[in-house]
Amino acid sequence: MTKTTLTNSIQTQLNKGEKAFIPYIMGGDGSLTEQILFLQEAGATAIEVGIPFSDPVADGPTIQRAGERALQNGVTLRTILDELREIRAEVTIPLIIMSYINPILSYGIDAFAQACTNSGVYGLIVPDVPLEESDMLKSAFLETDVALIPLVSLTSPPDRIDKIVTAGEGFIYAVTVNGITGVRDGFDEQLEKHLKQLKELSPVPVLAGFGISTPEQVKSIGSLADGVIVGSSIVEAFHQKELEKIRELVVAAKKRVLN
Ligand SMILES: O=P(O)(O)OC[C@@H](O)[C@@H](O)c1c[nH]c2ccccc12
Repeated sequence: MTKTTLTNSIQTQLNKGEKAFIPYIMGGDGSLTEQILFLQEAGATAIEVGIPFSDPVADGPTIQRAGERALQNGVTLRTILDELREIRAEVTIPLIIMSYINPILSYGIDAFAQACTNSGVYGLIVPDVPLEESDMLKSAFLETDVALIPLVSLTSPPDRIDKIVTAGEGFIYAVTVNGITGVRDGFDEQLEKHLKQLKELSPVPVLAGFGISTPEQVKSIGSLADGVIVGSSIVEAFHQKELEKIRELVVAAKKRVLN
């Protein structure tokens, strides 16, 4: 299998002179179907769907609370995959699943790989499985078009970055901060250099995520990468029903970069 569907969608966006924009939503915090169709219509390149989990170590308070609400609604990996399968015919952009490894192990890795394929999932992010331990996932997804998207942190040493980037599928998720998800005021001054280096090394697009919440940040961080991922502020805007805010973020990514 080629695992190029997700990369191609991002590339198509870049070829238009626009940046890729991937919003993150928490599956089951509000209507998953409505949120996906809204984001697709607003112009998202792809959508990252989070699976609620009781011990979300990489997540800040906004996404933690969203996860608690989803768990209270009785949402699981299974109900999310079922819902995605039901709306598959209406969804024209790639979906990405972001899950900690536990829910995947209880589902069964091979069954999960099959369900992803049936549900229009073209990418997977598992933040608590490092490269060294990813063989199990790799073999289960070998025969699928689901890209295993690696996270690269600001503090990864160069030889590790090399390995991660070389094995990267879909896109490289460049984590812009040291710490957990959530909105931030500013970014490390090393970020520009870091993203530039990643772009030089990577055969697939490099998208930046963590701490990006305003249209200005979408533009400024977006200009250093191939696109951005925005989570907490999207999750909160859906929760508060501030849909216009979400549209503004997508528009900011799609403004042509002149020069
Ligand atoms: O919320 P932020 O700071 O905008 O960051 C994106 C993030 O929410 C999303 O990609 C994500 C949510 N949970 C994660 C866990 C690990 C890696 C990434 C994620």
